[in-house]
Amino acid sequence: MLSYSEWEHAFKLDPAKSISDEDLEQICESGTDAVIVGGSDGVTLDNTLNLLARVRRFPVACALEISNIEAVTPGFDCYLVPTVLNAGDAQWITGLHQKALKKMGPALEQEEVLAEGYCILNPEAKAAVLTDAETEQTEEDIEAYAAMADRLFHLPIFYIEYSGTYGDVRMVQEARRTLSEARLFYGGGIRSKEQAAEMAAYADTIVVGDIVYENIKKAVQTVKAVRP
Ligand SMILES: CC(C)=CCC/C(C)=C/CC/C(C)=C/CC/C(C)=C/CC/C(C)=C/CC/C(C)=C/CC/C(C)=C/COP(=O)(O)OP(=O)(O)O
Ligand SMILES: O=P(O)(O)OC[C@@H](O)CO
Ligand SMILES: [Mg+2]
Repeated sequence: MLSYSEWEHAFKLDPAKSISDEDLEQICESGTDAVIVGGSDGVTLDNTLNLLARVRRFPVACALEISNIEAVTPGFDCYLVPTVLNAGDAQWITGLHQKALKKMGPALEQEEVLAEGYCILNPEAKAAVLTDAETEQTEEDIEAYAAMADRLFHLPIFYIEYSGTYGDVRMVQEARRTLSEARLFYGGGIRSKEQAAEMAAYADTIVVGDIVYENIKKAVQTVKAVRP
């Protein structure tokens, strides 16, 4: 199973949304590098465990992207911890993280835990509303956020997030030019193989979410952008 640093394509499945066994099989056997389990609301321990058990029937890497600590459970290959670098409310940058580590700090030694420096750029994304993200950013702003993630905080992942809408490729290009160590994740509105290929030309990892629930055939085709 591939480590996060080798992922080129990942599907993000939301435990709060339903997916049939047939569609889940197509996703897990699509050739994707990983299934990320996560969502911004409605994520519970029950629906997380349920999805984990269903994904585990397939030999694909499975990561939990933590959005609330009640839903954290052992059994994932790794844990992705978002910190929203452009959040207006500091609890989403370090506040909840400090509280979580008071509770589950020792697990840091036992599990693979990776921080993701998010920059959320779609003002209508639920995650943007939740975190009061400052979504109006220029290319120069993105350059500075990428440098902050990469060379100041040494985060393993810098994530350009347009969740729900297809983003501006110039922002992804700017981040690509800036990063030297951090992996560049792009997610948001990828609904075709062509869009997947456009973002994959600059991002290390493209993340495909909503289209899984809208058009399974198109979702599966996005894998071809990185593995023709
Ligand atoms: C086994 C075990 C005990 C392991 C624990 C390992 C460990 C020690 C982990 C570290 C603990 C830690 C520091 C946890 C952090 C806790 C926490 C709650 C952090 C806040 C995370 C955060 C910033 C959430 C904000 C929302 C967000 C960025 C979510 C990411 C996913 C996302 C963007 C989903 C897409 O949402 P959206 O499209 O907007 O909405 P839809 O759901 O409609 O698609
Ligand atoms: O759901 P979409 O818009 O594909 O975005 C994927 C992912 O970046 C969401 O966190
Ligand atoms: Mg979404």
